[in-house]
Parts: sequence; C-alpha cells; structure tokens
Amino acid sequence: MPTSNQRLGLAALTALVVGSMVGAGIFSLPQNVARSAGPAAVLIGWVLSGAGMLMLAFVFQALANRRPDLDTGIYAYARVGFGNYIGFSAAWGYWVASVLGNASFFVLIFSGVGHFLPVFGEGNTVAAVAASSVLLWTVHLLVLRGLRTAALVNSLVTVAKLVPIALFLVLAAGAFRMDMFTADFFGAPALGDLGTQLRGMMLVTVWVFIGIEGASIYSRRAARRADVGRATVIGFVGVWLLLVLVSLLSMGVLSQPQLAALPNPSMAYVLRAIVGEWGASVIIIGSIISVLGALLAWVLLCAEVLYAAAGDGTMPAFLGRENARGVPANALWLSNGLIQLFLLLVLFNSGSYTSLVLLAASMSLVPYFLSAAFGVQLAWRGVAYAGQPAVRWRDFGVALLASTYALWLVYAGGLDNLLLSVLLYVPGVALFALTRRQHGQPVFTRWEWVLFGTILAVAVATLAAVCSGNLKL
Ligand SMILES: NC(=[NH2+])NCCC[C@H](N)C(=O)O
Repeated sequence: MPTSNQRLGLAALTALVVGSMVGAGIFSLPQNVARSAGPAAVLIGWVLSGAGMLMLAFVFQALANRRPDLDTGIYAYARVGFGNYIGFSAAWGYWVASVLGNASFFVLIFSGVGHFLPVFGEGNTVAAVAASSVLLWTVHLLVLRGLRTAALVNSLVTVAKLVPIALFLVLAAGAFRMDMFTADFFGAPALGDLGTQLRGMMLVTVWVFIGIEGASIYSRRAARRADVGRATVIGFVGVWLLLVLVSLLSMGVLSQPQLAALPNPSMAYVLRAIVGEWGASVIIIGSIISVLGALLAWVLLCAEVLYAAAGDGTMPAFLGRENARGVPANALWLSNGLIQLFLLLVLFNSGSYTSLVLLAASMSLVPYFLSAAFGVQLAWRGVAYAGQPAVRWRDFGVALLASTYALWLVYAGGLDNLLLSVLLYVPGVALFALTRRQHGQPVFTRWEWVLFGTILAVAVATLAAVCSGNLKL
C-alpha cells in the first residue's frame, strides 16, 4: 500500500477503489446472480444496490470529512456512536468478514486450477484445501518478511485483471441474443416471485461492492481531500457498469438454468460457450491473477484492522506488536490462523465459494449499518464540524437512506446467514474482555450485558441447529 511520503492523486485513488472492489466476485457473477434471479430481477437489483451502495459511499465520504479524527477504520464510528462493545463488534465483524472473504478467495483460486487439474474439484476437495494452506502460509511468510512492493503489485494486477474482463464483454456483446435474454424475462417459476429473486441476489451484490471504502481508508494520504469523494464515485460508477454488463450479457448467451449450473469462476464457462476451450482458459488465468492480487491486499488489510484497533484500545495490546521489519506480526498470525480454520471447515462442511461469500457479505453488513447509523446520529445532532457549514438535512437524508438500505439487506440476506453471523460474533467477546481488563475497566455496562445476553442466546440456538444438521455453512 502507499508509503507514508506518497500523496495520492485522483487517478491513484480511483485505482485503489477499483482495485479493492474488483477481486473474485465479478468472475463468478454470471452464476452467482443467475442462481436466484431472472433478467428482470437482475435489472432492478443492480439499480437498487447501486443506489444503496452509492448512499453508503457518500456516508463514508461525509464521515471522513466531518470526523477526520476518527480515521482508524470504519469501526471507530460505531464506537463513538454506540459505545465500546458495539464499537468492538464492528471491528471484529469487519475483520471476520474479511477473513471469510479471504477463505473464499482460496476456494475460488483452486476451483479455477481445478479446471486444468481435476483433483482440485471446485476448490473444496482435500487436495484443494491442502494446496490452499500451502499458499496461505507462503503468503504469510512473504508478508512477515516485510512487503514493500505491495502497492506496485497492486497496480500491475489492477490492469492485468481488467484485460480479460474487457475481452469477455466484447465477445459476450457479440454473442448476445435478445431472444435468449427475454425468454424467461421475469424468471423461471422455480425462482419464485420477483421479490424472492431480488432478495436472493442482494448479498451477492453486497459482496462485489465490498472495497468501496477503499479510498476513504486512505483519505489521510490524499493530495486533496475532495478527490476522495470524486474517486469513490468514479470508481464506483465504473465498477457498477462492469458488473451490470457482465451479469446481463451472460443472460443473453446462456439460459438462466444453464448459468445457475456453472462451476465458478463462471465467467470462464460463459466465454467457453461462445469461443470454445481457450476462452475458459484465458478467463480462469485472468481470475487467478486477479484473486491473487486481491488476496495480497486483503491479507494486509485484515492484519491492519486488528493492528489499528489495538492502537486505539479497541483490541488487546498484543495485536499491536510489530516485528523487526515493522510488520504487525501477531495480527497477521491471528488473521491467517482464522483463514486456516475456515478452510478446514469448508472441507468438513462441504462449504462452497458461494456459501462463504454470502456469509462474508452478511457479516459486513453490521459495520456498514453502524457507520450509516452514526451518520444519522451525527447529522441529527447537527454537530458543527471543523469549520464546515452544517448542511445537515442533506447528510441526514443520505445517511437515513443508507441505513435503511443496510437494514433491508439484513432481511434480504435471509435468516440462515444472519444466524451464522451472530454465532461468529460471540467468540469476539474473549478479546473484548481482555481489552477491557487491560484498561482496568469493567467488561460491560448494564445494557451491554443485555445485548450480549441476547446475542449469546441466539448463538446457542444457532449452534444447536448447526449440530443437528438443520443449518449448513
Ligand atoms: N477478502 C475479502 N474480504 N474480500 C472482499 C472483497 C470482495 C470484492 N468486492 C470481490 O468482488 O472480490
């Protein structure tokens, strides 16, 4: 990532947004969207999620301008707005979601390799998990030794991954058949009504937009603050267009049931249907490069989240330790250890790329929602910010829309994912208690006890459902 003496201009910031959003998701989009929605629902879904995500992006931008003091990560807003435990949980949730996302990256990489070497299957076979683990710890060692070239790798990879996507779009546009696209425009009866289809694709849209906070995270490093907002909007609109085109054009190449049955990265198999075997190979190789690049960025980010949170007293102090090369070693160990654990779970639970992605998207909703809710709170109180005129009604409206959108997503994501997320929030309490003790403070306030009690009760019920086989990863 950028070194401290570098000032980021508009182009670099835009590349950051695009680079952190385009990773694995877009390469699996044809199948991931078609598995639950027909063309009409997909069209509506992209408009809705585009508008909602844009509101969220505006909130991040407004918060970055209004509270430049809270620049340690998106959980800082939750802590100032809603207290220590909720703040901690936002950091924890963002971290676990990123770790889960990284686990899904491994599954997708080896699902791609599985196209050439069948032992890797869809990335969740024994061979795939073993190879994933080797790759994980290789990356770990590389990063531990200090990785100064990460920013360079990142920009090279950003260009490299856009090339196969562009190729796909051109060829798919040429092969697009209107009759195929409109054959089951409102979706096959098996998909349910429009609302059901829409809900089904929502978490997938969240997943592909994760990373939109990319430029906000680096706003401290921007040459001009205003560029952060511009870069977020430009990057967002560009990526939104790519996503819409990839999913809609695919629906004019293969039918919805055909798309739904494709392995991932499904973009490869759509291209194979157009140009034959080489098409699949090109996209798969492109996707592996893209995901490897994104993996590196997100491995660093996972460690950074814990490290920054240890720095401001949200996480225990040991996570703030740096090794001799200035790498946050403990944070890196904990993050990669958890990735390893998720990889093993994939094996035992026969989880897939898609199930990991849905869970990761569902978990990220909590910190997203809390940031938006903090935006509402801030605008409502009309606090005057560092010399800026208070345009609070516009802020209030945007933040309210963004929080409504995030809440609706929790509902749209479905009960299964919500329950599993709650389960994953519980173990965090050990780190929270440790942190509070280190600061010589009581763990919970009275109403935090109530909150935690509720979370615990839901988690126990969820665990029972998982053990009895009623709920699957
Ligand atoms: N490792 C992660 N947590 N990745 C989240 C980024 C997901 C990204 N939007 C993608 O489509 O691939």
